Amino acid sequence: MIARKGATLSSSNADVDSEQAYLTALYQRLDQLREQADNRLRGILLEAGGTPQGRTQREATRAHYAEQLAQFNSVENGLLFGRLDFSTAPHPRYIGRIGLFAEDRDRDPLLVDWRAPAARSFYLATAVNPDGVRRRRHLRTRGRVLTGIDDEVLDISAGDGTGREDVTGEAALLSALTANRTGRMRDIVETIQAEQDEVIRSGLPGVLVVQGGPGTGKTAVALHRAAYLLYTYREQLTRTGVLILGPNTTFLRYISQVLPSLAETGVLLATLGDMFPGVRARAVEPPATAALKGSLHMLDVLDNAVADRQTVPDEFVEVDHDGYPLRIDRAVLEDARSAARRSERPHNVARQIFVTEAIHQLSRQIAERIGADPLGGENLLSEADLAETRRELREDVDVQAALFEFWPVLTPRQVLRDLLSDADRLESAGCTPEERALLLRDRSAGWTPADVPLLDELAELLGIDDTLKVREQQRQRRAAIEYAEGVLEIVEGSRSLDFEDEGAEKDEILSALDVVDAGAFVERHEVIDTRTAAERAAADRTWVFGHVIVDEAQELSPMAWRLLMRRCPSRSMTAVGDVAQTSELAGTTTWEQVFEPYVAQRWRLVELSVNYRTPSEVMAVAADVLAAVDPALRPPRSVRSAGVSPWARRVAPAALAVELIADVRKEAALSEEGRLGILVPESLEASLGAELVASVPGAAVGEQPDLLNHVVLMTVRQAKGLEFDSVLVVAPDEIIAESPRGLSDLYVAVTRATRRLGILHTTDLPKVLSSLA
Ligand SMILES: Nc1ncnc2c1ncn2[C@@H]1O[C@H](COP(=O)(O)OP(=O)(O)OP(=O)(O)O)[C@@H](O)[C@H]1O
Repeated sequence: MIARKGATLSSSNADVDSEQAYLTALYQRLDQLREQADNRLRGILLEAGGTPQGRTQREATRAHYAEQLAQFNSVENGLLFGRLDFSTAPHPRYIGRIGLFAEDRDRDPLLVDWRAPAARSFYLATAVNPDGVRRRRHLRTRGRVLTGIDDEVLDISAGDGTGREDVTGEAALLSALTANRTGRMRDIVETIQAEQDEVIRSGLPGVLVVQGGPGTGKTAVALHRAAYLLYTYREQLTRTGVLILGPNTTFLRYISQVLPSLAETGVLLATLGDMFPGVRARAVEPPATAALKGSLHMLDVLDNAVADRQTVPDEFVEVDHDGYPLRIDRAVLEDARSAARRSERPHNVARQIFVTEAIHQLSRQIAERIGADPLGGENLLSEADLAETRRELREDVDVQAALFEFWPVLTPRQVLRDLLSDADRLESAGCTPEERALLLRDRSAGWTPADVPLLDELAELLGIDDTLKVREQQRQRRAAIEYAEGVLEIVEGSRSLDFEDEGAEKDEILSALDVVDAGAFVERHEVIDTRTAAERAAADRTWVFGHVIVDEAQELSPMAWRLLMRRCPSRSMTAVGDVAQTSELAGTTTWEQVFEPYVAQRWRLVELSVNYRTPSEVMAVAADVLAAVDPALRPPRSVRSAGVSPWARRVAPAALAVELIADVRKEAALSEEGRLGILVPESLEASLGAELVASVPGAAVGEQPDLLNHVVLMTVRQAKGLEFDSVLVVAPDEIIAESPRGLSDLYVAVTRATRRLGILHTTDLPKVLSSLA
């Protein structure tokens, strides 16, 4: 455990001056590069016209410089943070957020990107395995000013020998860990620890599972891994994109600054509720309903629900065709339906087969009526007549409408909405009365995150009838060409005036129509897609990502994993989570269960064992809760103590709000700059939230509380992945009672604190917290 600054040595004034000079020179170089990128960007924005290829090239160059500029701006803070001195090499190596090279011809490295192999010893070198490093120096800066230097001498004979072997950069680490929380996660690039570094720099292919207790840095590692992968496999991943899936939008906001501070922006951060384009699923539903929707049983239910939309009449329907009644028999439609189903194509695609087959049979029916030889010979209609009959049937709106009714074109939203709001449909799809009671809801209900994998599954079952899409694209292109022809005619029409003015020979002067026809004109003006891969991926359900990172991965249901696996057929994935913290009923408690079906044994498990967030005093309390979740599980080891004991206080139920507010005031006064989290059972959220807001102005409560506030009240579910300097857990017995995974929820709740933990209870303390009695 870190208790003091270990092997940190004080630095001389001369060191400070020379490091400041180096820092200043680095910023000068950064300014120079920024100016160059800015000038090039301006130049490109002034250019216009050119060939389509030229414009595409120009757009790529523009995007390149815009990205460079954004990158230079984003590293303005903390550009430089480390220096390595080697036993044998004469020159030090400086480590920072990005790589910078000197302007000279040799392009000497001035600053090494933390992700480059040359920077790795900064994170791995220890006194026992110094890897040639004599001294590791952490440089602290504020803006462009050097504010501190922490040195670690790795040559044992030269140091005082008090440094810890399992922690690198003790002083810098301790200062990061004890700093006040801000409501936004910070990057850890200056103090990545060896076990974390191994995960971050793991290769791109395959499934990597990172299991770690609370506070072991799983989220931090996941984000730094994204930055590392984008740096190392830039070309591949810029094209295909990286997805980071987080548990909820509050969490995404909490982590939103980390990648930009690492100069990486091209990553799609999303929740499960965002994974179906056009739907932002934010509605809430009972955990048991979400659990049922997340189970693989829904595959059969959805399959049946789609099949139920492929109907036939009791006996027949009659439509008017060409002035005659046309009878469409049940048998005709049954045959057509069987043929379409046999094709095993998605519903909307198989519809073509259904229609073709039905029309084929109906055309024979008509042929028999009008082409029958009165003398009993062969039918008098030729093949051409039959083809014409089929064409007429196909174009007949009444026939179309009848066939549409029996095999309609369907959308995922329509099928799911109809299914979930209709008890008969649910029953017919194979749901038991208990399941129906859980699933049935109003037609107007909003989408929930657990609906999204169902919508995605339905999109697969329904498919898209490309013929309609292609027809629409062709129609749009024809319309564009017609428009372009109009434009060119106007150009052509206005030309004669110029000729007359100039007195020139008409034929000798090129007109717009001589150099470009309408088709080329359209091509030239087709919009170049300037969106990043992440932006395009967000709008495209079928986008295939180059890498997918899942945080709080233990919470995802089997149906959600199916969706993710579809987005990542290469199975290049990182899943980080903790099976002891699972609170969703459809979540998992073993990683085998999740990955075996997709990659069999071919996944790697790495465990993180050190808790950077929660001090040892708090972790001792959490350990008892964990033992009750599963006696086989061991909590991660805290890297530090806070010197503050957790406490518990019993209050009368009627006085809970008043007592809570008194504690909030006390805690807030203890750490004015820090953040206080109040974690409550769902049943008390609304009432305590209202009382709190009335007494503590500015406190954040509700569906998506703003974490930048100093006081935030939320449920444990909302607090997943978050942390606060100080945490008050209210009514732990109710937190336990509210869910079959209540003990895991309590474990999550007590491990959110970086410094202080208090428990307010209205009944006897639950046994798992008896150490606080
Ligand atoms: N190497 C490190 N240097 C500095 N801070 C670190 C380091 N590793 C982790 N931390 C900090 O520890 C805290 C916990 O990290 P993080 O939220 O990533 O943990 P986690 O494993 O995802 O936790 P949980 O399972 O509870 O969500 C964060 O404040 C993070 O910045």
